[in-house]
Amino acid sequence: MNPLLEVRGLTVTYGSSHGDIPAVRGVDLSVAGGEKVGIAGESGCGKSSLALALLRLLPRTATVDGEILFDGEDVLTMSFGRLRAVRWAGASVVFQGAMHALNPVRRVEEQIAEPILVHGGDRRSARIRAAELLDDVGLGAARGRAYPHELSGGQRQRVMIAMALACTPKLIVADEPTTALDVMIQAQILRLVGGLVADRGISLVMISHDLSVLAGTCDRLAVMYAGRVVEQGPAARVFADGRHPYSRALAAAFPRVGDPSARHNPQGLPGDPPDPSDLPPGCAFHPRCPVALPICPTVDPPLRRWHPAPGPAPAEAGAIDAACVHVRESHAAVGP
Ligand SMILES: Nc1ncnc2c1ncn2[C@@H]1O[C@H](COP(=O)(O)OP(=O)(O)OP(=O)(O)O)[C@@H](O)[C@H]1O
Repeated sequence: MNPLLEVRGLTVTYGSSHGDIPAVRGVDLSVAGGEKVGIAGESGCGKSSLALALLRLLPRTATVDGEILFDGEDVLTMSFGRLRAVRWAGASVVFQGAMHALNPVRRVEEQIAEPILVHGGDRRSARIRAAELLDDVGLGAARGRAYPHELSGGQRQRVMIAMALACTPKLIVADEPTTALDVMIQAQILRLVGGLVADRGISLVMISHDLSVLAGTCDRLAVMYAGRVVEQGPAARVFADGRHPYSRALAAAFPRVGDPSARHNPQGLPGDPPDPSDLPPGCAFHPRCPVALPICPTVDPPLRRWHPAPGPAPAEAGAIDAACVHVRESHAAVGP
């Protein structure tokens, strides 16, 4: 079966007066129908640029290369008319910072109804659907009369989720949907998004700097560093037993949001991701890597496929693609 979303060799480069900024560097990613895929990485690793590229929402200063096949059609080359039809109805985005994404002078029920009207729904059915969606996201239809400033941050984010669901798309892209919310509300909102998409068979691409948050919501995880995916595989494995030292460091860096009772002392990751316009040579992570070897400044390792144990054919669901070979000892590598 073809994946719903297939990203091949995606690059995003911003032009600036100081030169080019390569924010995304050759990313491959696929999302099956109904699958929930998390994209993790620290600030500046290129997650938002990737998310915005998926629906051609990048600013004009960005140059995009590669292929983004959504339901078999290339988003990067489709006409604007077709793109308008795909946005909301085919795929929708929940942005970070709901206060800025909502119109401050319109009631939230009108804003939820808007995509339905734009995609040919009549006023009456759009109003009824908006009320249903407000119930579905746990706000209650009566709150639809409110203006955004009358709602809390978590409630506004629920409105954004209702908008994203309004046309029952095949894919929702949620970019840091819980940034700026407190930890308990974050967990509630993430559970809500995970449950709503699962009930409807909608695929999800969820972006966060927090691997633990993603591991609790997603089926598969892709870890980004300096514009590249350095590891991807089943969520539980990448989180608990990542192959790449960066995945391990990220997994260790955060408290477990979904499970506050878990015994876990977060271990900070020293330093910052590199400036994309001035990347270290070789593996971009090597200056911060606790297991770096002398070869690391000279080789940017390609993704390799790993499986849990040596022996006969690997179970595909358990396979991991990772770019670092330093943890080779504990797992067998399969193929290039
Ligand atoms: N409009 C832009 N013009 C120039 N550079 C940009 C632009 N947007 C992002 N960048 C740069 O591209 C790189 C990747 O940024 P991006 O926002 O995609 O990363 P991110 O992982 O999503 O980080 P965050 O979580 O902070 O949004 C960063 O170095 C950022 O400064």
